[in-house]
Amino acid sequence: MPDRLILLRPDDWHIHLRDGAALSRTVTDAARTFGRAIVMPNLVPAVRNASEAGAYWQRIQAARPADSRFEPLMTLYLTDETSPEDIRTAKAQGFVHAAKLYPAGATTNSDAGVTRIDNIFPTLEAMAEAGLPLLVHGEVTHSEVDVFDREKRFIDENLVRIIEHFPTLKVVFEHITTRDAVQFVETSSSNVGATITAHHLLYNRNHMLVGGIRPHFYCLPILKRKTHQEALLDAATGGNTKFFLGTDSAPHARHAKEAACGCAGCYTAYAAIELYAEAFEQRSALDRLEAFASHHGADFYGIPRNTDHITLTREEWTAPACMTFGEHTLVPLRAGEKLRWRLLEEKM
Ligand SMILES: NC(=O)N[C@@H](CC(=O)O)C(=O)O
Ligand SMILES: [Zn+2]
Ligand SMILES: [Zn+2]
Repeated sequence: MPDRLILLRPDDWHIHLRDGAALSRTVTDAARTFGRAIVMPNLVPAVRNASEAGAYWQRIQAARPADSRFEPLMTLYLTDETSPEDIRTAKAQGFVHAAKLYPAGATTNSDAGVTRIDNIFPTLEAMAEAGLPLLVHGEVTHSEVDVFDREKRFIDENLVRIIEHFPTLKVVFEHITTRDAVQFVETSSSNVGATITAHHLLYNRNHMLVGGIRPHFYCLPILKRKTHQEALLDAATGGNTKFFLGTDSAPHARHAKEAACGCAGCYTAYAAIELYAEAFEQRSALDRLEAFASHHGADFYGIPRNTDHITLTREEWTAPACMTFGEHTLVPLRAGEKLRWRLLEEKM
């Protein structure tokens, strides 16, 4: 087992940076590791068009540490009203790299999302033509469907149909959590990829529910049983270029998580690559981490890989118990517990 890992600088293909005072926390944490990040558009109000994405891009740029070259890659939030023209305008700007499908009601700030997939078919057509990838939060929202089955049902009811209708559309199945999703991506065309979070690789629903309910493990899609966790580990460490890093780091203030009706989302950006290294080490697959973290995503999106490097050392440290988050407090995943890898200075 190596004690030191030098990796081409990774990118995060799925992150929530939030807005306002939160940006100094989230952007600083992401920029320490990642060259670029696909920035989720689920603000309130949502980022629905090129001009809103441009304004958000500027707020993120302004929150970067002084010497940072971190580059936010912006996305649009699809609604029933998003037009093909919105897509063409966004693509022409250059800083919009994808559009995100949130089924209405599926997750945090998804109320403005799409109510029926058919409503956005003309928009998806325009995305396929423009070469703008579709990012999907893949869960159905029908109240009768068990929360643990919602990803599988989304594949069967929606994803299969989208992919059949638009074979040239690039689709990223975000934060996959099941064996079903892994198999679906593996057997689909090369236009279909998936992001996998560190928390879905490291944890399963027992970690969230046995011995007391732990709100900081609550995210969507919800952690599944161990067999699904194993399938995700197989996928991430297996070398298949369709799977790549997307933290889904999704901060909520402590009071919003530790509540009778707590928000969904785990904060991992402060130690993202360190957590992934742990997961890969469990599978004796540290030699596969660089491709998953730094090659596959850029290649899928068709943008150049980074050229500088980061260094990880095997060195135990303790995660902070809490962090400043605007005027609030944030409890990160692993708060107060040990981490096995530490990020060192960058190497040009
Ligand atoms: N993953 C989560 O549990 N929450 C995300 C939304 C999302 O990615 O679904 C958030 O914005 O808080
Ligand atoms: Zn999501
Ligand atoms: Zn997310």
